[in-house]
Amino acid sequence: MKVIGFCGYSGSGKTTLVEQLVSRFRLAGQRVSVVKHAHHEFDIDHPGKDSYRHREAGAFEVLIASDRRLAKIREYELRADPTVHQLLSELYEVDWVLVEGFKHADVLKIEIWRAETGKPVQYPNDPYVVAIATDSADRLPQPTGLPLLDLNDPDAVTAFLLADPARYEYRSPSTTPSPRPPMLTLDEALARLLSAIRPLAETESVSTFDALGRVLVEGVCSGLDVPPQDNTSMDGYALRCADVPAAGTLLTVAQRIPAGHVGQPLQPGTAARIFTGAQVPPGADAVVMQEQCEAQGEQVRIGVVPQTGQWIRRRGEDVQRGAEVLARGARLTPQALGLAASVGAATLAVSRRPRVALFSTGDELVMPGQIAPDQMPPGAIYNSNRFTLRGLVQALGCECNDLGIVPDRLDATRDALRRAAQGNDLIVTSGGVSVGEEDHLRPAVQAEGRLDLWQIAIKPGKPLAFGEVRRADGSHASWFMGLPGNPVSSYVTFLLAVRPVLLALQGADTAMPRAIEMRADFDWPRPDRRREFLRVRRNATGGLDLFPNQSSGVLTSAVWGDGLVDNPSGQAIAKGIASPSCPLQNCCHEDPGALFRLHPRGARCGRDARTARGQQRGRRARCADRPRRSPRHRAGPRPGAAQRAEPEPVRGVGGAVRGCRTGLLPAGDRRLR
Ligand SMILES: Nc1nc2c(c(=O)[nH]1)N[C@H]1C(S)=C(S)[C@@H](COP(=O)(O)OP(=O)(O)OC[C@H]3O[C@@H](n4cnc5c(N)ncnc54)[C@H](O)[C@@H]3O)O[C@H]1N2
Ligand code: MOO
Repeated sequence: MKVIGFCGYSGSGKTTLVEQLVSRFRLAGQRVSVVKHAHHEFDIDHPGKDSYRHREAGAFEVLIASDRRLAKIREYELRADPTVHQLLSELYEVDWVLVEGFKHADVLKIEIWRAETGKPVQYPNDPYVVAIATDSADRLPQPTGLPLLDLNDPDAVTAFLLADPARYEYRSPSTTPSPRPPMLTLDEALARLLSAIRPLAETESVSTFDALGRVLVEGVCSGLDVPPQDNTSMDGYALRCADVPAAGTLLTVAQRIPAGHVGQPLQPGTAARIFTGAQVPPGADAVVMQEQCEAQGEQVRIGVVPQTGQWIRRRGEDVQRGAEVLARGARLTPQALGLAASVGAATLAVSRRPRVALFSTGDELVMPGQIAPDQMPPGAIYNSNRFTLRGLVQALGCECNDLGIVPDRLDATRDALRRAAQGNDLIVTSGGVSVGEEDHLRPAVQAEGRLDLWQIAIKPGKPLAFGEVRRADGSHASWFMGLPGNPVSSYVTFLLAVRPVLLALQGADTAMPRAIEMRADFDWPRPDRRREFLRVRRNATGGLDLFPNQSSGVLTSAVWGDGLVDNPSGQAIAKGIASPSCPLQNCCHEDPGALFRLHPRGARCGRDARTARGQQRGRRARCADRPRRSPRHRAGPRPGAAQRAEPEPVRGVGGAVRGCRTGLLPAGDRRLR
């Protein structure tokens, strides 16, 4: 049973609207009841009627029924003010109950307001108001993000309610959730996502040449030792240490061994001219680099006393025959491809590429090249998300099927979802997932499939949505992930949520980014209640600088930054605190793979049981050990500065290199902590 209330002052038109809605709901095949609040004098019974006579005689309830209708008249023995929930419990189970006039009831309701009544509005202070029906939208006394419905268009009000029936499902007060339930945490959302996703069943064998970014479904084992034999790491002379008791010893050069050639066993008192990578001849136990030797005709003068084993790379010192060099679930980075090739793997067994359909919603969007910057019509913007998201999808080894721009209309959005579901494993969209009435993604997904979650307590990226869209053949469904339209929000939510899903679909062993403990070189005194992901950049002293404008529309922050600080809800950051954070460099540039997370303030890796005050002191002391920062650095980051030095190795407080910490998840573990 779904319940929706209608509140508004008398004269606003509640009864007319409810009456109009009843008939429209009936036409839509819905059985409807009405609960109406009335003044205490109201009566529907009349003197002289049988029911009236029984009641006047003292009956507590009179139930009067025919083969057409039934009426129950109950006289309260004491004056009572029943709640809407008590009244609802009196009703027969129907599809919808329209509640008229319980202004302060804790049920979702539409506020009805006309400017001409001159009455105040209640939506600013009533979290149960889901929309405003008015004939004076331009004269609302307070701005609102709530949907505005035309009071004179009952069809539109009906469509609004029927678009999202699940929202109005009634639960008794003991189980009634607050009208705006607390948003899911990122960890809860990821747990739901990753427990739903199963790796794709199909695998394929691809040339090692073409396997970049793919995920192994079988480990790669080495059929040989690497290097396959002892070889020299320098151009020089192979010799026997026993033959060179002192610097300046002369040896006869008896043979010449370029890389790829095999020499003869080394005779006592001789040396072999040898080149980097060439196999060291049997009998030789050291190589002396040519800079320390002097060739003299057929002989060579050895300028140093060699150490046994010097400049010799031992057989199997990198990989031993039979060892697994790459495990199932490993993502194939360029260096992993090199390693696979080094053990002779010409083909690799990998997961099929996930097929990802991508579309952007928004009437304001135009493509670069379609309209020149100086010709842009008012209100238009270039579609940047399409480029960012497409690049991220492709960097994760996935096929991107780009469906372009979809207008802000429910029918167009539903149509795009239906097309996107055909043949794709995942549909990724940007824009249209927030609360405005131009945001059609959620109702469209509900109509074409199922919405499993919406809104996560993160900033940026709150309106992230996840669900599935049915395919026309009814056999399978496509996963759906709706990303917010703000460019930084869609970028960050891709990294936090879509990336793990795409990796999980491919069976990757690590779906979540790792975090590295870093030091904040900035203050962040006014944190959000949502967990924040701040765009930061590592500086030359091993700390993090903050991009000054953290707005979710400022895409320059994501290009300037090389990492995100994962700041827990409500946590202020003071300069100098140690903070696990994630390098975006790993996350989204060369290898889309890691995030920074700030440590709880003062927690110092959880290894230190000192008091918070002690931690503060300790922090200051450690910070005093830090290398001096340059004047430029002290002046803070320079947004937009085109050139920058390569990032320094990541250092923790006090300058010591810290190992990678596990971030959202332990490495190799897709479960949530
Ligand atoms: N009343 C409320 N309003 C908003 C809320 C809220 O909770 N209550 N949430 C805000 C948050 S947080 C976000 S994030 C945005 C997300 O909204 P949508 O996902 O519906 O995105 P749009 O409204 O379509 O667009 C937002 C913004 O991004 C620009 N955009 C959209 N697509 C692209 C694209 N492909 N390339 C570049 N820029 C794009 C668009 O023009 C808007 O400026 O909602 C807030 N509102
Ligand atoms: O989530 Mo929005 O992404 O805060 O701008």
